[in-house]
Amino acid sequence: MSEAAIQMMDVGYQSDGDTWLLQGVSATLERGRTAAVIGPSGAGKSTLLSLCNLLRTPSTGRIEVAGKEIRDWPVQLLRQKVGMVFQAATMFPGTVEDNVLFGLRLHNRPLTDAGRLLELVDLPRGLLTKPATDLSGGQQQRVALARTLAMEPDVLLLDEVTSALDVHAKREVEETLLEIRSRLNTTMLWVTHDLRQARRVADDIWFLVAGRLVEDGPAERLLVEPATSELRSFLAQAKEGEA
Ligand SMILES: Nc1ncnc2c1ncn2[C@@H]1O[C@H](COP(=O)(O)OP(=O)(O)OP(=O)(O)O)[C@@H](O)[C@H]1O
Repeated sequence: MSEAAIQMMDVGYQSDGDTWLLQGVSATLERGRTAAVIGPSGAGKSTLLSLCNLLRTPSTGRIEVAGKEIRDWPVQLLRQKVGMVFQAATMFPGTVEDNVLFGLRLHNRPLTDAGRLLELVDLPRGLLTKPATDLSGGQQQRVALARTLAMEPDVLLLDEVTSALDVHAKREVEETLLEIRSRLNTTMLWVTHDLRQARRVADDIWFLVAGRLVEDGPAERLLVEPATSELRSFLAQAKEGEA
């Protein structure tokens, strides 16, 4: 039987300024699947991601991770199980090795072989002793990914992780993520503006507009036969942009 890695039930989020940035979001992401979160700018995609590891707390509704409400998880453990990688990798001062092992040290967990983690993200071990800030953007994004993978997350929240990279580095980081997924069976919630990327990586699509989940379901259906006029016109506009 399939098992939900993330289940959202009627989730809403209200900002300090009282605006509802998300409303009535219900969706399920099964273990081992990847959902691409798509939608216009400002739709609430990043906000939705940030609720899943309690960077922000839902104002209404429930989110379950592995069957348990997120607020019932010890937050540090939740963030180890649900790792997040952002658009621009932030390197801490120090070497690549310091960066890869950062989370393990922070949580007093046994240190693993940082070189093996680098290899997992297709970087040579030789980089371990280099200052992390000397690396290229694509390399830094891989180090950020290795740092997150060190915590052995079951779920990866990916927020526009390739959008700051050039075309070549973008495809490489994307390929690396797909390899990791097939090796570790990682569940992924992947925000992307790039519809071609969504087509390549997604099992499911979650389509958000103005804080509401307008459509969700298997990518092969939604991207080919959208049920709503909103998704139809979003896909048509994206196609024009690609032409
Ligand atoms: N703390 C906040 N207080 C008020 N408004 C906020 C806050 N954080 C985000 N917003 C607004 O909430 C909306 C949703 O933002 P969010 O970044 O989640 O959208 P997004 O779909 O990820 O957008 P983009 O594709 O441009 O990254 C936007 O209108 C944004 O300006």
